[in-house]
Amino acid sequence: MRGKISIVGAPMDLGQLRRGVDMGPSAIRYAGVVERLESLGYQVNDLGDIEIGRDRLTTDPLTGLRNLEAVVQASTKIADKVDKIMKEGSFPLVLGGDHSIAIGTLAGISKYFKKLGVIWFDAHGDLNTPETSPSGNIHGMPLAVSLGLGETTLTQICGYCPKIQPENIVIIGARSLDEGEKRLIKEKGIKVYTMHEIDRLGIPKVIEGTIAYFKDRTDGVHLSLDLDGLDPLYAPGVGTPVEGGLNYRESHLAMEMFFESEMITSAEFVEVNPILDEKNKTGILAVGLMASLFGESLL
Ligand SMILES: NC(=[NH2+])NCCC[C@H](N)C(=O)O
Ligand SMILES: [Mn+2]
Ligand SMILES: [Mn+2]
Repeated sequence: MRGKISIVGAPMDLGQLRRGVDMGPSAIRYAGVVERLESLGYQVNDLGDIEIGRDRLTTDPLTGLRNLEAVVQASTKIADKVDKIMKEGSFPLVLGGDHSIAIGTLAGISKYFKKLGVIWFDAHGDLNTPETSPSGNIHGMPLAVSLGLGETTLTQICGYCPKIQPENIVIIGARSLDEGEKRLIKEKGIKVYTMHEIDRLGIPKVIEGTIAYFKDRTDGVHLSLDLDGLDPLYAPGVGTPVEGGLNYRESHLAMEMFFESEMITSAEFVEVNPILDEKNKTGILAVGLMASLFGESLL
């Protein structure tokens, strides 16, 4: 027996405008996540879904943020659930849902670590604040929120702030950063492997570099994997696809290397939208990536 994994679904679609991403957790379960991880020798406990408000399409008059109240409520529920899982000594595996769920996940996890590292595997930086956001969509903000930047009701979830430090973040796969996000990255000195660096170095060096970077500075590492980090060729079922992403094997190799590092202490897989997908290709891919992260080997 390898250890305990607790799965929780966050059927969240309030952080952006495209419908269907709330069905992400179902699509991932349908692709057999529980059976696949059990077959690797884990004790897998599927805790079901968190209840997310259905009250959509409000825009906060002050900040222009969409569905702010509902996202705050949902994030608090996600944080409480993840907190319980941590307390039980189980590995929290959160299924999204749009990327705004990371606000809740990090709020629930980070109090268990003095220096939590975060791998942000994504085409985007998700570092917008209400001032810099081109869209008002909260799924473009969770990393900034976790740094304590932006709307106070979001940054203060669980009553403490910030959840993480800028020097404990590594972004992998970025290729669509807004101007305000680029400024913030430079200002805070956040480590980013854009697709440019990934092309030049190759994924093995990038992941080795990430692991080495975290080795002495963190006491736990959360993997926040947005499926749009992969090329849309492999992950078509996402709401904000960007050309020129990681391919199938590069992404799996990254997961295999993270497993070998024994560094990852929690994870979430987000932005799976079965309505935009091709026969659940993206849901199936997500499960394959999870299997690699938890030690499935090719031989
Ligand atoms: N988690 C994501 N897919 N985020 C996409 C964000 C897109 C854009 N940067 C925005 O702020 O709206
Ligand atoms: Mn993204
Ligand atoms: Mn994202």
